[in-house]
Amino acid sequence: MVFHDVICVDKLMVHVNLLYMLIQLADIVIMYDIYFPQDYFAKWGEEGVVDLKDELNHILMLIASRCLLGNEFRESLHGNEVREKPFGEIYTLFSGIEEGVNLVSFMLPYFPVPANHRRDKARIRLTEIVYDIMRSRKTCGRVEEDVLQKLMDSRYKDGRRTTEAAVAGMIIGLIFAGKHTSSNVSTWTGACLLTHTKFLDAVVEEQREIIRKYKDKIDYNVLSKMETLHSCIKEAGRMHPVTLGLIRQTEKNINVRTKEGTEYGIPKGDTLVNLVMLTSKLSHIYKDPEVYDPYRFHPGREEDKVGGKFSYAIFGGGIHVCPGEAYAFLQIKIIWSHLVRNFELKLTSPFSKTDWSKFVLEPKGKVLVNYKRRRLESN
Ligand code: HEM
Repeated sequence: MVFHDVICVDKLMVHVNLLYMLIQLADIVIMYDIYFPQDYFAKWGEEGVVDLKDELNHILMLIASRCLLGNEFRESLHGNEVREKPFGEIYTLFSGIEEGVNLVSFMLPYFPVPANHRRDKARIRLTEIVYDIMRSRKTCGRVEEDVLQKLMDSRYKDGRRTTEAAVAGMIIGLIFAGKHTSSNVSTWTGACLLTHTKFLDAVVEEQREIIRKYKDKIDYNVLSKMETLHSCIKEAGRMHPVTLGLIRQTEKNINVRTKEGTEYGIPKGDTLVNLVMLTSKLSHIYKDPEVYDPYRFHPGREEDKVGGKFSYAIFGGGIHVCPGEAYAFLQIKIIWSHLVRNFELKLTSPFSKTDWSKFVLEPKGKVLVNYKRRRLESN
């Protein structure tokens, strides 16, 4: 029971279905979760201090649980005592999986250390929970609108139905792939915005403009108008990629030419690594790469296109490119548009360093933010 089981179950199947499923997810996110930040942040007081990293992790778990796993999960996470016992068993189980997928366990997945043990136990228990939900849906003939249901109803190309084990593996893999990455990029977005007032002001101004045109309405169309916020998220991802590197094996001999014109060959079977945290800071692609500058993606500059289609590889590239990119932007935009409309925020802890010990890179330590309620008006 290792890493591979956790995230690599039936990739082919994931690819056949995921793209169209994640497109449908946009609707689900909007139907159920547009209103969700309101519920969640209603629990914050008039003013106070929170650990943004922790809060965003929680809210993204709730969104993932509703959109991917469905109502049954969401309800069990929500419970009656949301603040006191926020996420109960399922949240703890997913944390167990995340903590058990670190650099050591990547190299030594079977090594008998507590993190690996907790990860494997969590995976077994989560699988049982997913099985119970699938069986209860089948027994009662209940059909829900979520990714779990789509996977349950899917068939392979040759007509075979998906097995319970494959569905459970894929759903756990999806949450693993999507929740933690989105919560880290959301946290970095906040840390970057709150330390760069010029861009925070631009995001606030954009929200005012949107409120003027669309009032409180939020739908796919309104979210797609949030271009400044989109670029701020994209730039936070470039500055603080969640992945160390992308690994590929060459299927044939290839020749590569450097920008200086030197050519060299790479033999078939070699393993190549794109170190995203380096390639996203190349100065011949990104002007002043260490500077947080979301406008670098705007028309007229479009620096992410300068070095070809893999210049911006925060979501990977090629056949294994992240299928959740659009969904990730949707949920992060929903959260941050709600935050800037309803709160004045100030970062009170020093800007976090990256925690390099994690498999999915994240801000190290707490990200403390002081908040005060406000109601953003259009003028
Ligand atoms: C800001 C958030 C996210 C970031 C930065 C991110 C980043 C990545 C990266 C770097 C890869 C590897 C791509 C490659 O090897 O070329 C990947 C793969 C993947 N991501 Fe995401 N991701 C995010 C959100 C999501 C979400 C929300 C989902 C689904 C709900 C998701 C599902 C997946 C899956 C299934 C894969 C494996 C694709 C494959 O190997 O074929 N991701 N992601």
